[in-house]
Amino acid sequence: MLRLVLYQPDIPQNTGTMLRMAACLGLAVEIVEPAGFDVSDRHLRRAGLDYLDHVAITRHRSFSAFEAWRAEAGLRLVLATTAGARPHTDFAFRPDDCVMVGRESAGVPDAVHAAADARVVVPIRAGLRSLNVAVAAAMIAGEALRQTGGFEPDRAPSA
Ligand SMILES: C[S@@+](CC[C@H](N)C(=O)[O-])C[C@H]1O[C@@H](n2cnc3c(N)ncnc32)[C@H](O)[C@@H]1O
Repeated sequence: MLRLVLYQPDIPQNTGTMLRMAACLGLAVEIVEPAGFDVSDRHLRRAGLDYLDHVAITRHRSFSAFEAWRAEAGLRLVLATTAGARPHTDFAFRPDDCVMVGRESAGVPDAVHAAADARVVVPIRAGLRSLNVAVAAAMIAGEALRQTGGFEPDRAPSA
């Protein structure tokens, strides 16, 4: 299963959007803490996230804890970043990759860049900074699922 990794998210609405996408597309979600808001199950439920029952969320207390878990599971870390990466459509995803997006305010630190097995970018027009994190996550997850055939919708869309 493809995993979407949220590195220290700090805007609840973006996290809500990504959790909903993960529920709908069948992605697991890893949250690397500390987050900028309460990411406990109780709090997310209180915030009205009614898709919560449909997504497997694992919280990691730090990046080191996440890395220990990832090493044990033998999974690749694919970092979504605007800095010096290869276009997401040129990268060969694996069905169980961990696709990480950075913090809205600051991306990820150098240590996370160094730990990544690969870095991918959604190319955007020159002179503009970046996409919204949830939009970047959706575009990259969509490409990864397209390549790996990882998305099996339960129902075909109605005509
Ligand atoms: C709003 S951006 C962070 C901007 C931050 N000021 C920085 O310098 O990294 C939040 C996250 O969205 C993702 N992101 C945004 N635009 C992207 C793009 N064009 N390609 C890949 N990832 C992108 C990255 O994971 C980034 O860390």
